[in-house]
Amino acid sequence: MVLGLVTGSTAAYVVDKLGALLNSGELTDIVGVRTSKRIQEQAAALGIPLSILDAHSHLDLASDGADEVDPNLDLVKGRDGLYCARKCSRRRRINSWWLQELFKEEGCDAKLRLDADGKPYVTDNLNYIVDLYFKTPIRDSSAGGKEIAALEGVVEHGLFLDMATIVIIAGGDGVTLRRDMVFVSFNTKAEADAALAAFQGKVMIELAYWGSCIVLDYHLLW
Ligand SMILES: O=C(CO)[C@H](O)[C@H](O)COP(=O)(O)O
Repeated sequence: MVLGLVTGSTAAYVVDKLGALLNSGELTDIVGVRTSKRIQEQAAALGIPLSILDAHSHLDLASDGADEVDPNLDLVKGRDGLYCARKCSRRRRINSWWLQELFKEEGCDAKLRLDADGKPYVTDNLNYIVDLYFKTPIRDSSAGGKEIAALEGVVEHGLFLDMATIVIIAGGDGVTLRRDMVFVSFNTKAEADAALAAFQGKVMIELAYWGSCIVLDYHLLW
């Protein structure tokens, strides 16, 4: 099985657990595709067999942390500054002053990310990062992502759209799984009720009726 090994304080727990399962023999036949130097060091120290993205056209599973998630499972990521290895391989020059001016017009502060010494932070792929502080939520993340990506000098952005299929949320009340919304059409209310009865007990369902279409937004229960 080919696993994407990603980076961040949350992802580090997954890598630790993976190493423990491999070392105890509960898991075998795993190869990890690393996305950063940091995760490579952690995985290597735990004895996890490693490979690189170019050697695998397909990953069987990749789990990752996120800074923010919206109801469509679109994510904002990149606080650790390592999104590039996961999304792109292009590199261009960036002009942060120009970006700042541009985003001011959009009602958004753009700040060049600095390291602990106050110097521009440089990613594993030798890029700079401009953090965008929006004063109001991004209304259309898909259009926003396209516009940002199209800007000359921008290599990649931290909006991970249509990529996550399941979100695991750990909180004070326990752990929940959240999947994509499921859009289901039924011809009659009886059909809808029968389908709902089949789901009950396995999932917690939130319902919305949109014309003849019922939207099931469900959380799987452990
Ligand atoms: O995108 C990322 C790295 O660039 C991280 O996955 C994201 O910032 C979440 O980090 P953490 O798990 O440390 O809260």
